[in-house]
Amino acid sequence: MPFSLVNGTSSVTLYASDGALLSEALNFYTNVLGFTYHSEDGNVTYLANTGASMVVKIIVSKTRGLSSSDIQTKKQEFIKILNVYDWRSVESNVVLKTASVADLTTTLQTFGFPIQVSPNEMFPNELYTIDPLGTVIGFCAAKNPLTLNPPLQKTNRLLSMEMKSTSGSQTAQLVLPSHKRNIAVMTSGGDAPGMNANVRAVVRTAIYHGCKAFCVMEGYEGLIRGGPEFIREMSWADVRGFLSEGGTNIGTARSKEFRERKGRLLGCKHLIEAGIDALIVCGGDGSLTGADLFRAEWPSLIGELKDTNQITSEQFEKHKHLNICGTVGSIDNDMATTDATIGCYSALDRIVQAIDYIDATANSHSRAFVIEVMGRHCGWLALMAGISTSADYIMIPEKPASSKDWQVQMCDIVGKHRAKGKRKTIVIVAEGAITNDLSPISAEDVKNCLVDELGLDTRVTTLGHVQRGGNAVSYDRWLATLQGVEAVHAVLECTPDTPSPLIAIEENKIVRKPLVEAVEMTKKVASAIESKDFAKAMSLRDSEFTEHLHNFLAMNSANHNEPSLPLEKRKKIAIMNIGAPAGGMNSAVYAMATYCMSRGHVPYAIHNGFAGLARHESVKLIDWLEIEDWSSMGGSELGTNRETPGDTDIGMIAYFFEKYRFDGLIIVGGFEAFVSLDQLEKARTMYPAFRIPMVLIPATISNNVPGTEYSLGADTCLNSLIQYCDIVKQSASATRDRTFVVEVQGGNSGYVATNAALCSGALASYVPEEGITLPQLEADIQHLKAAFKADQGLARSGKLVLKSSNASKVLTTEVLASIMKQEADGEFDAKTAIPGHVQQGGLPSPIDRTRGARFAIKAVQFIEENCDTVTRHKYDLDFDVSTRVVQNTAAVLGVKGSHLRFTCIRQLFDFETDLNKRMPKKIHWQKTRDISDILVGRTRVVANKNTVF
Ligand SMILES: Nc1ncnc2c1ncn2[C@@H]1O[C@H](COP(=O)(O)OP(=O)(O)OP(=O)(O)O)[C@@H](O)[C@H]1O
Ligand SMILES: O=P(O)(O)OC[C@H]1O[C@](O)(CO)[C@@H](O)[C@@H]1O
Ligand SMILES: [Mg+2]
Repeated sequence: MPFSLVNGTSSVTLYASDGALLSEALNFYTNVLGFTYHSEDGNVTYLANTGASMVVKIIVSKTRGLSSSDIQTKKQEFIKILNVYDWRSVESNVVLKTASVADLTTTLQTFGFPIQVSPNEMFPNELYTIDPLGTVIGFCAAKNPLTLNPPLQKTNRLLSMEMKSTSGSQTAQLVLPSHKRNIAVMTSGGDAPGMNANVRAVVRTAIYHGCKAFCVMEGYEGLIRGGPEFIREMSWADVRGFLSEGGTNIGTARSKEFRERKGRLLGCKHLIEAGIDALIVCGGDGSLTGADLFRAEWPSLIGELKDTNQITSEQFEKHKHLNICGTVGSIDNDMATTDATIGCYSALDRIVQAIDYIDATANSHSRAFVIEVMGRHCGWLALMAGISTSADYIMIPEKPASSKDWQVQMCDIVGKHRAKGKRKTIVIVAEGAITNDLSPISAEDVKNCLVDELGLDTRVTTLGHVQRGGNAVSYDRWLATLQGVEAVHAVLECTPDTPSPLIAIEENKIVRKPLVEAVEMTKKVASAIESKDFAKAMSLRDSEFTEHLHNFLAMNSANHNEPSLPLEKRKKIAIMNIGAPAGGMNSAVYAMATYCMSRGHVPYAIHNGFAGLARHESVKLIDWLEIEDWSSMGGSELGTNRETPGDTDIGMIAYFFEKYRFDGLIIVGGFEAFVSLDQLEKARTMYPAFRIPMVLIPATISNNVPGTEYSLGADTCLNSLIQYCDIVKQSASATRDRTFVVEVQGGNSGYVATNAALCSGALASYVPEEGITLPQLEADIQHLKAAFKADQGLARSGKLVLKSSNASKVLTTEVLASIMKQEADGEFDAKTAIPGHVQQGGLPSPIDRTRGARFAIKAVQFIEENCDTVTRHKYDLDFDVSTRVVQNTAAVLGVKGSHLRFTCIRQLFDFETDLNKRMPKKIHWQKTRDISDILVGRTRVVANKNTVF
């Protein structure tokens, strides 16, 4: 049975205090575990396991080994500890990876060795035993314990080991397969916030899996230069602090030489010299095109190196196949087959923030501003900034303006907005904006037009590299981390026949896509634009891009042009906010209302929730000018509170619905909104006024609405929270020996705490779903102690622990900090930090603004599509409200994996909700929790029921 050591080394040394213990140990390793080879040199015995992937060296030593009686005591002690903790908590351990833990169970039982299955739910397939020398041996399952590629027998490397037998000296050739991978990561092209998080995740995941991690410094330039300075081995600690740092700490470049075969030949040689088996490239479309070419050319490159004797035959055999993987890092978001690239939302954040600033001065002077944003060949940043700031006009390469009359088209919209009373004008121009005859349109051209045609006092602002600067927003840290982990998994699972993957995201799901196809599709966009086939260029961008563009155009022409629906299809749609405020609520209302206007529907605002309606008939027609800047505003302009129809007066609510003859209702809100929708749906039997389509757009920082993995406001909350955590961590780092316990909101949902922990690199997070157990707390304190000790006050050692306010009633934030301080024995200090309602406030993030718009427009479309189904039967006496078709017309709109879906409230409320906890029954962020813990080296201890608070 082949084994490999988890920590990545290939040998382990054990001590036996006498010959009797040695023979027991030999019996264990040879007869039970199947180690076959052994030889001796005086007091030293060498054992090698099948395939010789690892060596056990047992030294008979009177001073170092435990005595038989000590071993007995230790065994009992370990058995006790291992009931609660896993091997990570035991100092003296050896952990072996094996393909079949199940087979081992039988073998160990047959030979009468104690067996303990893993108490750690994160590692259910682990098994432990104790060898005759008192060593805890952990076995963890691995698909391929030797992580070999190509297969074992082909790639055995010869490792000479001096071994002597008692009968005289002999030199043995011990054949050790390379059981671990050497995985390198690099960043290339323009830097993008989040690249550092990606590098951190790759390095730590690789090390976690027993591999060696390397960084190629300075992008492809580093490959061309080679050597240990440019292909540098990285340790776990080398990537500390990377999460919160902008740019890329390992350098990037735009390398001319790599575009030439000569440069790539050098790159190939240097990778082989460094022994790299797999390369993960984090870069934009250009970098990944380069990576794809490198992969395709690899056989010829390596062949040339062999033929010219630049590499040995062994090196040739071992590196025949380049295992390559792309994680897309670029602010441009121009790579096909992924919804987002690492860095694009951080750049969008910088742009949107700048435009928010400009809004104030533009309004004051009643000026026009032309903002030039980055994006050489892609209009994603300009488009999304346009939606986020409700800009008056955008210019993007995928939808070029007419060369003949772009001025007329732009001035028509801008002029109409001004005529309605708007004081400011914002036009966003992508760096690569063109007309349909491919001539560039510059910000200066746009300015001249606004001045000449409309007489507007106009200024140009070119945002430039500010857009790439600063640290990553929470989404980019999350995306980069999850993609880094997935990239390592992908290279570990790759065989020579697996197509090189690109790690992408679809809605909320990290997926692998073939790199070749992504590169091909991306190239086709450029050639479609070049050949003026703009429809094709649009169709090749991901479908979300097209959707956003249609939405922008519809919202932008709201109330100024003839509505797109015929009179008989136009509806009266009520809009309201319910629950606590959440970022994006206003953006959703703005989008909903303007989209309604563009279609010909009449949008009504219900102010101050159900209480406002029942008590004050708070219904108002929405006026375009009044909401024109809502996209950028935080809080809830409509007014929001937690009262449900049942809490107020459902009869009054039905009366007003009837009075205004609403044809549809859209609620933007959190769990109370969810409960409200349930109540209204149930009340359809009694009140025909509710026999209209009704949609809930989830909006709550707790992200606890069943039916969705994402609620508006969660991203805004995470951004302010991680900014807060970064600041607190910096303060803690400066004092060298301090940890902060940060209390976070989220009700009974651990989503915010989990994601903030992942994005801030907190050493531990406590959430209501798990509670806080004493063993876990103890393990975390030990972890903190060890981390402070390892830093020795020399490194940046600010440490965070995140606690959801509802994680424990007894162990409050204050109590936790006091316990930690007490247990730290003076090795570190512990303080509390409570951001409180800061987490709900602030301006909405671009993600919440753009998702708010997307969800809102989908919701209006849902009303349009479902109106007839339910409304036409409004006054039927025998109408059956319990049929599925009707039930489906009251739904929650949500992100589920890689899809956006409407799920009917009946299904969600009756089957998928834990009402007592106000939570979905199934949480979707467990994987994020596991990854967050693994990347900070946290040990998870399974809860003993009695110790849960
Ligand atoms: N066709 C290609 N063949 C070989 N190498 C390439 C190719 N295209 C790009 N590269 C390599 O990738 C590097 C980065 O590419 P590029 O400058 O286009 O940036 P990018 O990866 O698209 O990132 P961003 O657009 O975000 O700045 C180039 O400098 C070059 O070394
Ligand atoms: O920083 P550089 O090399 O001038 O490149 C600028 C380009 O890089 C990008 O920011 C992408 O990283 C483009 O949007 C922009 O055109
Ligand atoms: Mg690019």
